[in-house]
Amino acid sequence: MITLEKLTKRFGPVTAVDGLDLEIRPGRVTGFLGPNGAGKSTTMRMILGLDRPTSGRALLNGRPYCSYGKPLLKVGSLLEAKAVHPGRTGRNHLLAMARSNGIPARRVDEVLEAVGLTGAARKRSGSYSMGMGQRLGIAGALLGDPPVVILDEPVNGLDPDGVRWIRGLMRGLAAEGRTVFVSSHLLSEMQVTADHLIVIGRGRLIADAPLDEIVAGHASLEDAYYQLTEGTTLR
Ligand SMILES: Nc1ncnc2c1ncn2[C@@H]1O[C@H](COP(=O)(O)OP(=O)(O)OP(=O)(O)O)[C@@H](O)[C@H]1O
Repeated sequence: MITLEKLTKRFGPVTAVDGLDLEIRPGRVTGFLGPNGAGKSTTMRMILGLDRPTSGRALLNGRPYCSYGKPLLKVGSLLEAKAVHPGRTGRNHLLAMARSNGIPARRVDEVLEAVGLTGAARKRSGSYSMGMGQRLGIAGALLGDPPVVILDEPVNGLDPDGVRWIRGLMRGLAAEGRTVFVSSHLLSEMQVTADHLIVIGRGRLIADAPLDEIVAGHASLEDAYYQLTEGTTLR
């Protein structure tokens, strides 16, 4: 469960996130939608302790990220700009992450297998294609077998097989009772993956409802989305 309490972030004159009050529940895929600059990444960064809220708070199972000694066991994440040392092999990158959170090395091999990177595990990550880099990022997110998974634009750079694979992965994680929170601009993909949607615009909540409810009365999620976000596009 992720709880946002009046979560707010200002960057100088820009209010990137404006008083979000939300619960993102386990057992379903929650899609996070909004135009460019709406505040999605900033919200995710605050949940993950990477940006400090100006006011309000973000909680993971009732506690802030920073209160966990081994956070990878509580939340796994893939953010857009994932920093991986290009000279390190994929396996060594994951081993370093695992070590810092007391996770055994055998789990590294398990997640490499789960994301289909076993064959490339001992290659430098700098030589990976974009899709392989995304898979490595997902492996890192799964490393601690966390109850909460946060993915920022996970299908970026993936081929159709990869897109389908991520869809199945997210559905599977939710079916296991985990909280899956995913941002995407690919509305057709969200329409077939998400159970629930949160839509924001200019940092403010626009909608928080089941997918079916949001799409009802519209030809598609795309149509519903345009109507919901009209007038809130890039400032
Ligand atoms: N470090 C920063 N310094 C100043 N402004 C920032 C910073 N990070 C984000 N912003 C601003 O905050 C607002 C929200 O940005 P954010 O990246 O969270 O939006 P987003 O919904 O993730 O957008 P996109 O869909 O384009 O990824 C934007 O106006 C952005 O320019």
